[in-house]
Order: sequence, then structure tokens, then C-alpha cells
Amino acid sequence: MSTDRTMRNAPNAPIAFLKGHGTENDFVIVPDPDNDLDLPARAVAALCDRRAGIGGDGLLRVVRSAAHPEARAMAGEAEWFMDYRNSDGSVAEMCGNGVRVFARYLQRAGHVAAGDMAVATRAGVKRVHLAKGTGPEGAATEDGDITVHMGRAALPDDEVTVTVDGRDRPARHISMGNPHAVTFVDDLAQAGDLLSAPPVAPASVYPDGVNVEFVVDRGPRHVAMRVHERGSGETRSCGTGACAVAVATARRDGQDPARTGLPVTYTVDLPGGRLLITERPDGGIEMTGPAVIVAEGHIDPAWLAAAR
Ligand SMILES: N[C@H](CCC[C@H](N)C(=O)O)C(=O)O
Repeated sequence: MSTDRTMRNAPNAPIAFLKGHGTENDFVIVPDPDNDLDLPARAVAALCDRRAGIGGDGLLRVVRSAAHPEARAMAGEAEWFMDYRNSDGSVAEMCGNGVRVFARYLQRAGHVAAGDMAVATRAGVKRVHLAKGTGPEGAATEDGDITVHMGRAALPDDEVTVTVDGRDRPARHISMGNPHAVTFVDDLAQAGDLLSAPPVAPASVYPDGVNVEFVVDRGPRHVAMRVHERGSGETRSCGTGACAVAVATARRDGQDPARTGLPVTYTVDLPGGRLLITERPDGGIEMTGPAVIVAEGHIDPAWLAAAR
């Protein structure tokens, strides 16, 4: 397949996009079912730019799995592939909030209905349940919370530290398909302004960068967090980060469903909203939260061509 896949058909046709968010982790959504659009990192960064572009923490390109070489093998399980990019244009393995917003887009576009479906991602196929919502007078609606089966967390036994406020703080290395370093603080303000990536050591543990989470306790199985995301900076919410935080907190509290045989659910409060994270005895992690499509429009193809 040619590497320079610009628009194969109608090169000057306006390019549809939508804007959506999950607990205020926001995304530019670009439907591209036949994998026609070539969106290099520069173009993604331009689209995610909050002043000169549309604005977003990341971009979700919606591609039929059968049309994308990285997803073709998953096409039998999941018709659609979430081509996720961070706002700097970098590719990440997984985006938890992104999967919920992606599923909400597919529902709005009529590709799926409320109930069970699956999304292909670079971290494998994720099963998703779109619940019915309840409107005024108890009427069923199409905007209920969405649960994503996130798979298992990996907890490598690396000793890592995060440096904030001049202090090296011990952190827990957790992978949700993408890398996280979770550290506990007494007050979320101790994370500082998070205008740049907090130094994590040893850097060798995270050769491709890392998402860094700061956690405070709010009560039994209830925490609050802030996150500096790899490739996006501080965001209002991070789904995979909330999963990493829930697992790190459970292990700190001596909770291990694989040992107790009982699932454990954590309430995770983020600046942008609340997520519920359940770890099952088989290690599977489920994330439940909202997803909203805010707007839709068209990208000027000449603008995009100049942004490439
Ligand atoms: N910045 C992350 C990807 C997005 C994760 C986050 N937005 C989520 O909801 O999981 C990374 O580079 O691994």
C-alpha cells in the first residue's frame, strides 16, 4: 500500500469531523471508514491545536478494521478500529476515554445500538457496553454510561520515582497497554502546575514516555487524581490513568481480587468528572463513565493540506 495516502477520491471535498469528550478528555473525531485520509503527526497536532485548529487532547480516526493494516486481524471481532493519536500527533496504544467517545460516535452514526459491541485498538479488541440512559419521566434515552472492558493491568516490579516540588516520590509502574507512573500525594496541589512532564526515573523504564498520575484519598475505595498525559500534557481526565490509579490504590490497600475472589470497585474523581473502575477476580478491569458528542462540522481540505 502506498505510504502517501492522501484522499483517493474527491481530493477537495470537505472532511467531516465531530467533537466529543469523556469526563472532559476531549477529542477530534474524524470518520474515515475506508482509511483514505493520510493524517501525519503535523496534521493531527494542527487539528488538536486549541487556537489555530479545532482543539482536543487527542484525535480519534474511525476506520473499518478490515481497511487498516494494524487492525485487519481484529476485523472478525470488531468492525471498527480506533486510530488514536495524542494532541502532539504521537500514536498511543490505548485511550480509555477515547473508546467511550468512539462508541458514542458509532451509536450516533447508526453503526451500533445500545448494548454490547467491540472496538479494535492498538492494545487489542475492547468489549464495550452502551447502557440505556433515563430521561425525564423515566423515558429510556441513548446517552447512558458506557462500560469498557479494559483488559488486565500489568504491574512490572520496577522501582520508579516521580520528581515534583524538588522531591523524588516513589511511584508504581502500571501498564494498561500504555505506560503509567502512579504516585500518592497528600494534596493534589503538590503535583505543581504540570505545565511540563514531571521527571520520571529511571527514564529507561519508559523509553517511549509515560503518563504520570497523582492520587489523593477521598475515602474507602474513593480517590481523586490529576494526570500529566504523554503527548497531551495535563488533561481533565484519563481513562487508562484512572484504571492504573485504581489498581495501584487497591494494591496499596492490600486489595487483590485475584486473591480474595471478590471484585473491587473504586470511585475515581478527576478534574473533568467521575469514573468507576472495577477490577474482577480474573484480573479484568472495567471502566464506566459518560461520553458526549458536542458538535460536528467540516475541515477545509486546503487548510489541512497546508497543515501536513
Ligand atoms: N496520552 C496517553 C493516551 C491517551 C490516554 C487517555 N486520554 C485515556 O483516556 O486513557 C498515552 O500516550 O499513553
